[in-house]
Amino acid sequence: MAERSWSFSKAFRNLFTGPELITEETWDELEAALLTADFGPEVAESILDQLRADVERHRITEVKELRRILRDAIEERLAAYDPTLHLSERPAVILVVGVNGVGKTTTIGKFAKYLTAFDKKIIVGAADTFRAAAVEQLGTWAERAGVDIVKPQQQGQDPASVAFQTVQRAIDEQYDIAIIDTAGRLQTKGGLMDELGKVRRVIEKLAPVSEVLLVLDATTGQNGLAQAEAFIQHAGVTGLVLTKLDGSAKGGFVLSVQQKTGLAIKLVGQGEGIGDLTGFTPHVFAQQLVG
Ligand SMILES: Nc1nc2c(ncn2[C@@H]2O[C@H](COP(=O)(O)OP(=O)(O)OP(=O)(O)O)[C@@H](O)[C@H]2O)c(=O)[nH]1
Repeated sequence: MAERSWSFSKAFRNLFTGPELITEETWDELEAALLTADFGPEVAESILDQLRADVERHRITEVKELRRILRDAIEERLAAYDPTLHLSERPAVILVVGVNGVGKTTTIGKFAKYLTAFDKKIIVGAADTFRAAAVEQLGTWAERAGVDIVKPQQQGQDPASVAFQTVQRAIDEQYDIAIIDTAGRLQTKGGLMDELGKVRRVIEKLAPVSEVLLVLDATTGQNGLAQAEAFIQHAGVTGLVLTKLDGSAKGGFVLSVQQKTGLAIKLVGQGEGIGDLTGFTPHVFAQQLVG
C-alpha cells in the first residue's frame, strides 16, 4: 500500500532512520513524534510508560525492536473497541450525524456504494432539509452509488417527516438498509439536538435505529472533537466515522478519539473518491501508522 501522509514512516522518520540503539534521545523523539501525530498528552504518556517498562523487562536495546513493540501496543489499544457495524435489522436504519463540513454527505455516498458490493438494497434519506444544496449533493452521491433516495418535497420540510418517509419506503419496498443524512447546524445546539431527537422518535414508530454514526474530520483533531461533544452527549451515538485521514498528519487522533469518547471507530474515509472508505481494522491501521 502507498505510504499515507499520516504514516509514522513520515512523522517518525528521524526516529526510525536515526541511531540503531535506544538512548535517552530516542525517548524524547518518540514523545515529540507521538504528540505531533496527535495522540494527545495522556495517551502519549501512557504509551511511553508501557514501552519503557517493556524495554526494561525484555532488555530491548534496538530501535527496530522498539518500533515493533510500539506497533503492537497501538494495535492492542485500538482493538479494545469493537468496530462491528450492527446492521442485522430489516431494514437497518442508520442515522449519520455531525457538524457541517466534516464529510457526512460524502461518507453516505461512499458507504452506500460500499454496501451495494455486499448485495444490499440501499435507500438514502435527505433529512438535512434546510440547505437545498445539501439535498442536491446527496442526490449526486446516490446516483453515483446507484442507490435510491428520498428527498423533501419542498425546501425546509420537517426533517423528521423525510426520515419517516425514507424508513416507510424501506419497509414497504423491502430495502436492507436506510441511511439518513441529518443537518449539522441549526441556530442553537439545543435546537439541533431537539431536531435529532424528533427524527429519532419518529423513525422509531416504524423501526429501531440500528446505528447512529458520528462523523469527525481527522484534520481538526481534538478541536473537532470538542465541537462534536453535544452529539456524543445527546444523540445516542453508536460509532464514529473518521474522514480526511488522507489529508492529515494526525493518525494518532484515531486512538485518542476512541479513548476520549469510549466509542469505536467503525469507518475510515481516506479520500474524496467513492471508493475511499474502509472498515476499521486495528491490525492494518497500526501497520499503516507505524510502518
Ligand atoms: N480528502 C478528503 N476529503 C473528504 C473526505 N470526506 C469528505 N471530504 C471532503 O470534505 C468536504 C465536505 O464534505 P461533505 O460531505 O459535503 O460534508 P458534510 O458534513 O455533508 O457537510 P454539509 O453538507 O455542509 O453538512 C467535501 O469537499 C468532500 O469532498 C475524505 O475522506 N478525504
